[in-house]
Amino acid sequence: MDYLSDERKKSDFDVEAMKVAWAGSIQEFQLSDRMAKLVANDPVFEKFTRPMLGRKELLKNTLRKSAHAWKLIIDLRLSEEEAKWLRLYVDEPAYTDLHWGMFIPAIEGQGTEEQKKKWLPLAKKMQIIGCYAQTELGHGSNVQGLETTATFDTRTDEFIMHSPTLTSSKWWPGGLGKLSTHAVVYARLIVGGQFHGVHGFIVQLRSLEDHSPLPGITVGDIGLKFGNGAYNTMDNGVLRFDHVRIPRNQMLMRVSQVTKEGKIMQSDVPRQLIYGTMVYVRQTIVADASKALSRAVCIATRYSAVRRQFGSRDGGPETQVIDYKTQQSRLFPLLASAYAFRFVSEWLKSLYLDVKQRLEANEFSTLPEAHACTAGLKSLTTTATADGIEECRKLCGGHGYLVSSGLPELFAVYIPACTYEGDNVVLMLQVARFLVKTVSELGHKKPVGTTAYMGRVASLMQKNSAVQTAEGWLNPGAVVEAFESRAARMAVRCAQELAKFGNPEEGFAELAVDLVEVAVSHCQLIVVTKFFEKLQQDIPGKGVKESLEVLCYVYALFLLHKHQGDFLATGYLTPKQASLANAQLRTLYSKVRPNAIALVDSFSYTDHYLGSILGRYDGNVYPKLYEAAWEDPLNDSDVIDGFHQYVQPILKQRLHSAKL
Ligand SMILES: CC/C=C\C/C=C\C/C=C\C/C=C\CC/C=C/C(=O)SCCNC(=O)CCNC(=O)[C@H](O)C(C)(C)COP(=O)(O)OP(=O)(O)OC[C@H]1O[C@@H](n2cnc3c(N)ncnc32)[C@H](O)[C@@H]1OP(=O)(O)O
Ligand SMILES: Cc1cc2nc3c(=O)[nH]c(=O)nc-3n(C[C@H](O)[C@H](O)[C@H](O)COP(=O)(O)OP(=O)(O)OC[C@H]3O[C@@H](n4cnc5c(N)ncnc54)[C@H](O)[C@@H]3O)c2cc1C
Repeated sequence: MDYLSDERKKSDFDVEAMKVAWAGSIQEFQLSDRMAKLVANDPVFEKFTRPMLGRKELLKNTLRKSAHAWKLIIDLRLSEEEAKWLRLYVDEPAYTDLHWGMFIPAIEGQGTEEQKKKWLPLAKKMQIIGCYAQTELGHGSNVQGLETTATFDTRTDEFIMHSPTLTSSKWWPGGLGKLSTHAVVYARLIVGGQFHGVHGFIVQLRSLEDHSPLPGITVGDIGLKFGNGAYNTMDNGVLRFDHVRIPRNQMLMRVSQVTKEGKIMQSDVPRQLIYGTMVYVRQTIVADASKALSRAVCIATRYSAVRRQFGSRDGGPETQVIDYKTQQSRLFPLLASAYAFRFVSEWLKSLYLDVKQRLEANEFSTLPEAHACTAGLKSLTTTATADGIEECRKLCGGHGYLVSSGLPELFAVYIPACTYEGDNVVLMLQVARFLVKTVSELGHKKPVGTTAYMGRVASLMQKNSAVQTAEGWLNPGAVVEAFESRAARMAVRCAQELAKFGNPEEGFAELAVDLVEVAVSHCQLIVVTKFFEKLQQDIPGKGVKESLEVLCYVYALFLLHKHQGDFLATGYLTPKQASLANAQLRTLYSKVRPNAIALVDSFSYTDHYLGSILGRYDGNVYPKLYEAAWEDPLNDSDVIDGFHQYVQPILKQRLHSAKL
């Protein structure tokens, strides 16, 4: 029985066409759908019991699933793209994420042709397993502060990898703790007693025969992390080197080369390319944000349509909680954000692929913008998603706190995304640097790409919003101009404040809070703009474009309402115009309401991937929650183990004293 069928009948757009719009193309949809079903129908990938497993059992279970996934990839001859989707739907963080997601990309981006030829075939056949060992106990954000050393020995033509202090121990790399045979290790290059910056080195850590650590290497897991199950399926590790020797040709040498004689040769490639793997991964993390947020929103939306509280006067049905305006004002902006992040990630991927192509052709001019966009959007979308998942838990009331809702584990797995691949504040400060530089160059350099609006700064500083009615806000030009003006005015004001400091670095440190706000406003502008640009494309299917338009305005006007202080303080909006935007937002929520279930169905998630009783496709929540309670191991017996030993004596003592 489909308890949500009435809801599904209310929608006025073609859900199948929306699924294609969400996926990006019919081919992407079919590919993803095939992989989702393959995983959902395979009992090896069951995951409901995961949060109850002890650490060793949990990790072994993950290894079993990863091995099964690899067997499917080989047996079914899946392409790299299909394999990516398969791993995504298995939905269990594993050492393979870092092997495919960072170790291989690091070699691809920073290795020479010769190095790629040697290492990539081994890695791609999984004859070696690699991780990305950058962060240390003492330093993560400050990459130039890393302490591990790679000292060149001209006599033997080798680097000596060494961990000189406790704080130089590598700490956090996923897959390092128990599984990796190799790592790309970031270390201080020392040649002839001189420091030549931090570089990546391929280092073998474990024997390919018996997996034991090689001489001079101490390696292990760093211990339990937040939540049950969750990211504990990953062996984040600690690693120390005691004068470990590796051949010279294991330094990744696309950026700088060290010759046999100990000479440093710089190629034309900028040193920032050493950070290139992070640009790649940050871009994938934006896509992951839309997936994680859409999962949480799918659960909260379906459950909000099933759940009823209050409102019955004559014994009739109570009100579905999704009909409360307060519920809509918390849920629908998250639904809109999931779509907004999906489309901005699509754009970011194309930007990244363009930059990658240019880098391969030794053209580096667009790297700074790619860095700013990936860093800023990673920060913006992961912060909003982590907060959004927690909001979805609250939207599900008490039942959202049950592990069987799927939300606690999703939250626990997701929140480190605000920290890994760059702490979100540190990344926004990078965007701020880029923006301050753009403003300072306005006189002699035309801003392009995502900062092109800065070229119109004079008019953006003068012109105020012309919106007169709530309907006036349903105009892409009016909305985009509001976000452009706010971002430009905040950036210029901050640049003026910075100019008052004699030492720019001192000014940057003092104004850091304001600078982060400037960076956030710039990134929100990008997301809003890219959503409107998506709507310019041909989007087939009855009512699909119209529904997306509604979501686009919800996303933009929700942000405008939330940050109205900025819009008012910069003088672009009057309080009346801000309140008209809020009135329009209420109207938009009423338009989303009948389509809400169809909009989350369009994510096309299987019940397996959602992993939530509250978010079941059929809405059959209560019987399934009730059944699941009885499957808890505590309910294996009526009298719990430990009762006779620890509880009964207390009860007996009470009986005894009552008699007295
Ligand atoms: C649940 C998941 C399941 C499945 C997912 C599947 C696949 C996805 C794969 C992986 C994701 C999953 C798990 C995550 C694993 C996590 C891994 C990690 O965390 S790895 C470690 C990441 N570490 C960081 O991000 C460190 C952050 N710090 C930095 O990036 C830098 O140190 C910082 C930029 C902050 C400062 O650098 P520094 O050189 O000291 O400073 P400066 O500001 O002077 O910069 C110099 C110069 O360089 C420019 N620049 C900086 N970074 C970059 C870059 N990345 N690219 C290009 N350019 C860069 C900077 O703008 C400046 O330029 P100018 O001199 O001003 O021109
Ligand atoms: C689950 C998980 C997986 C990870 N996987 C890997 C991996 O595979 N490989 C790897 O190498 N690393 C990995 N990491 C490490 C991760 O990249 C770092 O933790 C991250 O870059 C943050 O660095 P940090 O821990 O040094 O934080 P810190 O920089 O110490 O941050 C602490 C606080 O200081 C603030 N702060 C720091 N610098 C500044 C500044 N300049 N201005 C203002 N505020 C500042 C931050 O905002 C934060 O609030 C992983 C981490 C986690 C949690």
